[in-house]
Amino acid sequence: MATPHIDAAPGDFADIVLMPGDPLRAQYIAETYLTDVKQVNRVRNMAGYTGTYRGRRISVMGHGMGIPSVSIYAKELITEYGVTRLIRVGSCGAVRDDVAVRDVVIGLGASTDSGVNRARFAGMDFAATADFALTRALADAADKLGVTTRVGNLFSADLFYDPRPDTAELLRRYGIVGVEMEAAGLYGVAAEFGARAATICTVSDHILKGDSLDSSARERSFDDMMRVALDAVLLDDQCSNIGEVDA
Ligand SMILES: O=P(O)(O)O[C@H]1O[C@H](CO)[C@@H](O)[C@H]1O
Ligand SMILES: O=c1cc[nH]c(=O)[nH]1
Repeated sequence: MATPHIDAAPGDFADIVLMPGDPLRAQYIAETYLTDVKQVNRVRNMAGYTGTYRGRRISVMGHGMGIPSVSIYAKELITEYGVTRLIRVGSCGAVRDDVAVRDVVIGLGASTDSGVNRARFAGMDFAATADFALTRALADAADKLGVTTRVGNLFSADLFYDPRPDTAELLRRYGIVGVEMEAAGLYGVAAEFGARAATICTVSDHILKGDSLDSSARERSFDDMMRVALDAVLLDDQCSNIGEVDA
């Protein structure tokens, strides 16, 4: 049952996993918001935990940086551990004038310069879209918590340090709400294997203005986003009636 990348036992993961890129952000979420926490993955230090949030069993695990990395973890969680819902809880860069550092954005879709979805979709363009109900749950949870969000198109970049001088301006003109490195791949994996996926990100940089948060802030300070994602799980359960409630 263990995979080359995850050494958890069968049943160690809940049916829903919150996934930050940073495994230390996963540890922060588990330690801050979950009770009865058990660490369920240690391979490559890609920490994974399962615990309880308001009576609901939830897992949280890092997925690393970039589409190849998230694709491995998401695929194995779905096909080997029975995970049916994945919510990426990430950081992203802003390009729009009306999106600032620490704003929260939700990825309805994800454009990309990666070729992975063409590889899996017979060379055609796959519209990488989030699960609608999970996305609505994120937006509704944010409204209830008073957290302002922008829901729109992310750009999942292969290169964090993009040498092309005009990319950010192009993305700005097309209304991209955040630049990150995984959502398009995550949505492709979810489509391929029949799972539901969504993405919420906190803006850590403004690419055109040069604003930037430090690594500690990216690890431990995105609490608005974390609370929204956790409450969205409960809202999504209410809509789909499939919650895993601890006895
Ligand atoms: O903070 P995370 O969730 O890792 O997300 C963003 O941060 C990393 C780059 O610094 C990439 O993984 C990007 O998608
Ligand atoms: O991929 C990312 C993540 C955070 N900030 C960026 O500029 N890009």
